[in-house]
Amino acid sequence: ATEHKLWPEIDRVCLEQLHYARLNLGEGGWQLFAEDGEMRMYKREEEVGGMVVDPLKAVHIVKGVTGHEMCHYFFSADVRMDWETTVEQMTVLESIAEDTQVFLQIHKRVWPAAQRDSLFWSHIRKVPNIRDEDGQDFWIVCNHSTEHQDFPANSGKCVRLFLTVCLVCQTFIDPPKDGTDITRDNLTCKITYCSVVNPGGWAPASVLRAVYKREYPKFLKRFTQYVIDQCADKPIMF
Ligand SMILES: Cc1cccc(-c2n[nH]cc2-c2ccc(F)c(-c3ccc(S(=O)(=O)CCO)cc3)c2)n1
Repeated sequence: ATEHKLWPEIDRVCLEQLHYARLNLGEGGWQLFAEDGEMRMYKREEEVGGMVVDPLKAVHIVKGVTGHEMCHYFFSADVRMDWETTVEQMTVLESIAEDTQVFLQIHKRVWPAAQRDSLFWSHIRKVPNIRDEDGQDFWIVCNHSTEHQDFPANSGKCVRLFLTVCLVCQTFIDPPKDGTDITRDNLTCKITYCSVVNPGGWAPASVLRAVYKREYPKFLKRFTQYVIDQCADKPIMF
């Protein structure tokens, strides 16, 4: 996708998001708002122009899958509706390359706000040469709002929201002591999910914050369990 007009933005946003995801939660006023086993969800309460844009950062540790597998299923348009319950309709507007697509998504309405749609490019890549401790290479999927001439913002019944989302994964392998082949029991995947969503138009802060508090933990649990189930009987994708 390196020759496409979006490429400079895709490259910049992906590397910015990878850096942002790897920042630890010490600084920046993050408040823990949900915990479930190894999953921890943090948010910062921020408003832009009176609209809630609360940045979210979730960290999770999942056994038995690789970061490549986690990112593969998050990126894949074919399976999105199997796990993404907040989307009513999803269209791939453009397949820029194997690793880059443009999506239009109509999200389920969050009463009493108007229905939202999102139009974003989605890019998947392996990031070589940056490793934490004894981990494998990072895999990242980045979703970032963009424009499309055939689907101008706010031209239909939906309010166009603006999002930047990244899923950053790193695989840790604890090889079998007896030198046999690596199995899924030897795999641990560390996940960081970051999202900033601007609702693009007025929506009641209390309702949005309640939806986010309820929906994000469900979303990450559901998605990670979906990947575990899909991979269980398949060869490992390193
Ligand atoms: C998971 C979640 C958390 C908080 C709210 C909701 C929700 N309920 N009804 C509508 C939405 C909704 C509103 C706006 C959004 F941008 C997304 C949204 C969520 C995730 C992503 S993604 O990029 O992580 C996965 C692709 O859909 C994009 C948009 C979802 N869903």
